[in-house]
Amino acid sequence: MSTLNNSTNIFWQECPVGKVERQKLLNQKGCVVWITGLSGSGKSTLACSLSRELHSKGKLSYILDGDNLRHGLNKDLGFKAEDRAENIRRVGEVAKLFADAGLICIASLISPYRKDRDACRAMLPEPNFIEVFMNMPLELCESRDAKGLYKLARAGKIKGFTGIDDPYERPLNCEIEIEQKDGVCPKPAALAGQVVSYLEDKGFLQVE
Ligand SMILES: Nc1ncnc2c1ncn2[C@@H]1O[C@H](COP(=O)(O)OS(=O)(=O)O)[C@@H](OP(=O)(O)O)[C@H]1O
Ligand SMILES: Nc1ncnc2c1ncn2[C@@H]1O[C@H](COP(=O)(O)OP(=O)(O)O)[C@@H](O)[C@H]1O
Repeated sequence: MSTLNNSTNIFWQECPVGKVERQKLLNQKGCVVWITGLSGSGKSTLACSLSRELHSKGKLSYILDGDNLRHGLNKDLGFKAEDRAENIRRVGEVAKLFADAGLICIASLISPYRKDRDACRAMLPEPNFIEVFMNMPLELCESRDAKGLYKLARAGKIKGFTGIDDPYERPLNCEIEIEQKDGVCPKPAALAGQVVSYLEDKGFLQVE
């Protein structure tokens, strides 16, 4: 039985230190960089490179990686559409808390359904959700097959694998789209630089 929306008689507790004060302390603005794409498209690699680059600039970030969260917070969830939706909802809520804490929260999950990603976007003020689409061809992701999961999916040993026998809905209006250039995927550091430039341009890396 679902326990969602079952809380009654609850009140919002205001806290003495607010988001603006935390942002001043950190000299940055909290936001969510949401990296979506197929397994093997380079989400975790970009997340790590971005986090490292931000750290070297004195900016505080934290990575919420789908694979890692499925070892703890989301270990009760599988890969049916409802489970993926709940996975994304929970991570969206956690990401919102990190952004409220003033951090640059980097969420890297396949997040294959548009409506689930859009629901996370709707949790934040519009500019604070930055959707990054790893638009890599399935053939490239499959050829990488870092974990051997595509091979298992092709052999029918994993059912419902994204891109093979489960859907991936491409973003329609993402803030950043990462693509191959002349058939080559740019280096992770270059991709991280692209995202950092976006954050700088939008004023997330300083407080006036
Ligand atoms: N059926 C199926 N489909 C897709 N992926 C699968 C599946 N089973 C296991 N895995 C592994 O789980 C990782 C994806 O977890 P996510 O939490 O990001 O998925 S989702 O957003 O809920 O769709 C994914 O990690 P990444 O390769 O980093 O994307 C896979 O390693
Ligand atoms: N920009 C890149 N250029 C070359 N190889 C990459 C790049 N990004 C990721 N890879 C490689 O692709 C594989 C999958 O990357 P990963 O970040 O684990 O993808 P995902 O998190 O989307 O599953 C890894 O072996 C990684 O080294």
